[in-house]
Amino acid sequence: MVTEKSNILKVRKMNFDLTDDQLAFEETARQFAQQELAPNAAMWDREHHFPVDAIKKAGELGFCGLYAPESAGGLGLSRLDSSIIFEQLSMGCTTTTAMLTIHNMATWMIATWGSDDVKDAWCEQLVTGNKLASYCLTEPGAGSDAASLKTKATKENGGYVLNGAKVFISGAGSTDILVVMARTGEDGPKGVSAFAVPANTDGIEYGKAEEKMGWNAQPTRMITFDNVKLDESWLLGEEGQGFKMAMQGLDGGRINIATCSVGTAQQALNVARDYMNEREQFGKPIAGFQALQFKLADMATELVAARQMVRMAACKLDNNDADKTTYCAMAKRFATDVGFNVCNDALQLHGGYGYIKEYPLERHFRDVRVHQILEGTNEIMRVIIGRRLLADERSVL
Ligand SMILES: CC(C)(COP(=O)(O)OP(=O)(O)OC[C@H]1O[C@@H](n2cnc3c(N)ncnc32)[C@H](O)[C@@H]1OP(=O)(O)O)[C@@H](O)C(=O)NCCC(=O)NCCSC(=O)C1=CCCCC1
Repeated sequence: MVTEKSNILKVRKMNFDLTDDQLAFEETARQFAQQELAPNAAMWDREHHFPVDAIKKAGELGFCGLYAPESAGGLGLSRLDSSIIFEQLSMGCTTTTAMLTIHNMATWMIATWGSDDVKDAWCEQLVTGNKLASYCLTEPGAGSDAASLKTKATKENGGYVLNGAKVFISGAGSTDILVVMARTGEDGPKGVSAFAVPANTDGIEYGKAEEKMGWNAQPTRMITFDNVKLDESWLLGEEGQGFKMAMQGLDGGRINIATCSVGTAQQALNVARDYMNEREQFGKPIAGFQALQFKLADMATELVAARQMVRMAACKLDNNDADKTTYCAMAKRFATDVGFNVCNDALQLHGGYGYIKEYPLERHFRDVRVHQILEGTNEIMRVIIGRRLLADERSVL
């Protein structure tokens, strides 16, 4: 009996240790973040500067094509490996890392579904960070209800003509290629196709840079398409598959954004812990007050849970498990909420200093807030989880 039980335990043992390769990736990313991102993050935020040079340097380390396949020049890493790297990078600068994740998502879509012509023309430039990519799904009238998008690609002269508008596009005006979801057929998801469109094609216009609460180190603009002529070869995959491609891209994107929340929260927690040891009130460091110890304890506990959930979802995606979308939505919902709460608590632990710009807390707070909204609001994450749970309860049990 004893032997049987111990065998069961052995089979079920889970190992959460990182491999030697993962530890090496993590250390490379940590050094890059601390040397190239962290010293500049506050200035980039203040000056609304999009640090293209830093992104190119990240590209030299392979960070612009982390999970793009090796056949396209990418590192071909797993989503778990990529998440470990993005977490370290976001400890240096949330916004630059978020832009890197978006670029990785769009690059992966082009490398996975692009025609040979498109891949030959773009992949090498994208994985090295010499060229950057934006992801264009949201429209003025199609946010959460993405399948109602109206931007239209009409077949003409062996190609397509694109008309419509996209909003809230990260990097727009500064990136080189746009992954655009547009309608080529019937209403609803089945009529949507995806295209890789060079950003300087005639007929594309960029709106003003939106004034945002955070994410100031990357521009966000509206894009309008006025009779933009698309080459047939710019179609990704097959006509009518664009919605599914967009959603598959976002499964990974949601883990990435969740990771950016975890990394930022870890950074905020580190700063708060140091501050608690330094700051004295009532004759002793505030670290000595149990009420604040409890707050820090809760922050750390939630953060560890969020990190593990993100890594579990990344493994589900790597294994192509049937319930991967559910787990990606759960990880995005949970980790971005935890990220916001931890940054808010870290700010609170700093008292008045947390509220002034000389300290980094208010920037972390502003930057992670949007993670609860973009790449699908956390309410839509609940819709995805709930629907899938009800359709097949085995998917998460
Ligand atoms: C979940 C959702 C509300 C779903 O909608 P519906 O009910 O219309 O569609 P439904 O009936 O669920 O599905 C249609 C087909 O599609 C397949 N599929 C769905 N998910 C997936 C998936 N994950 N993988 C593969 N296939 C998928 C589905 O099976 C169905 O196909 P079938 O009929 O079975 O052949 C969807 O619209 C969504 O998610 N909104 C949030 C948008 C949203 O997230 N923006 C974010 C915009 S981007 C953004 O915010 C950024 C910010 C910063 C920069 C980067 C981008």
